[in-house]
Amino acid sequence: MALRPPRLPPLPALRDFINIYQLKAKKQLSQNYLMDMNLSRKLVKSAGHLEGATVLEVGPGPGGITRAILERNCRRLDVVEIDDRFLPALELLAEASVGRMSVHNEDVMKFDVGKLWEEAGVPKSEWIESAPNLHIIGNLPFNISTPLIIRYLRAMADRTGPWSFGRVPLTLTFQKEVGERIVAPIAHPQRSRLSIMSQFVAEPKLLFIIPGNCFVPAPEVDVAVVKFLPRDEPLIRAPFELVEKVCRHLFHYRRKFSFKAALTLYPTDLAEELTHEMYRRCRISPQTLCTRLGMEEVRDMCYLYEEQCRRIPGLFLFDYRKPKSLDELAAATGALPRHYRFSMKQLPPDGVTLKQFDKEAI
Ligand SMILES: C[S@@+](CC[C@H](N)C(=O)[O-])C[C@H]1O[C@@H](n2cnc3c(N)ncnc32)[C@H](O)[C@@H]1O
Repeated sequence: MALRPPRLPPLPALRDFINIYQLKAKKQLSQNYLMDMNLSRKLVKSAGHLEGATVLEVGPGPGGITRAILERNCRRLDVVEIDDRFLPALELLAEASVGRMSVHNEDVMKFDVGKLWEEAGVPKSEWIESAPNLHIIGNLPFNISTPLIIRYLRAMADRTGPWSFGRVPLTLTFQKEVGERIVAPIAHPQRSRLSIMSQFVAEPKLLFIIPGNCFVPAPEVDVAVVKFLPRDEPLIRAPFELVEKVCRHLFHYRRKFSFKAALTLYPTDLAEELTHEMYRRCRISPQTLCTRLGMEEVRDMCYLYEEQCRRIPGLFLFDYRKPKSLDELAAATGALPRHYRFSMKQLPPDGVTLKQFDKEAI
């Protein structure tokens, strides 16, 4: 028989919380409170089944989403909030949660979720089909949403931190435009580096849009709720930072041929030769715009670039904005890309298409 969610003891209404504790929003911390409990409940419901779950909430603020999470009978809730003005209000919720909720007055960009769950004895699951009963949820501050999702995607790709516990889903908010970028398919006007970085590691879904005027104070933009389910196997089996570097360069010029952008991956004297090698061996037309590059094409470019980086020590560290000689870079730490950990991958000989090769390898 399903357990009924424990009712929270009577609490002051969210609006009263804000008045009692004088929680005037701070612009520099991107504080926009979601005041409509129905929307907070909808967001939390869209994260999935929370009964008995272990949940981490990012940026609880006055605690609207926090209440909605507690109502769903989770087993454990940790909230990470940087602004200590919210602590008394959050401690009141923690008390009402009867030992289920803990408050961490920290910067989520530095917060080690893996260590927290490790110390709490949270059980780990194999990296298998179904998701474990662990969730990360948050109405993110706009100013950190992109760096935070990149940090989380990197950990997801490496199966470290929270993702050493299994395929933990993320349900987070973004400015609508950023949310659209995350899920943009090939040829979509919003297709960007973030689309590839998100989609190669996870299956992101834009679940719904919350109009800006539902927040207090209302931001100038609408807000997208995006759920990321980690993929069973990433679509590009290469180190995250290598994929990130290739994407950063490819999406450098949105309106010019991607070939021109790819040239910036290499020192001037090698650029033409190595970029031609990339486009020839990956069978991509040099006239392709970056927004028209599909996941398989970007994957092949990453594999080819990885091969070039192993062949030409120092290339991986090359940065056209502060060029140093390859000899100098080859002697530095991290001169070669890390090896991808989760599957065996060999490189095809020249002449064999990377696409064919990868299909066979899978
Ligand atoms: C958009 S508000 C959302 C507040 C609340 N969750 C809601 O939906 O009403 C973002 C919250 O994140 C907090 N925050 C901002 N930067 C943070 C950081 N680096 N680490 C942890 N919390 C942060 C803000 O103080 C604020 O409470």
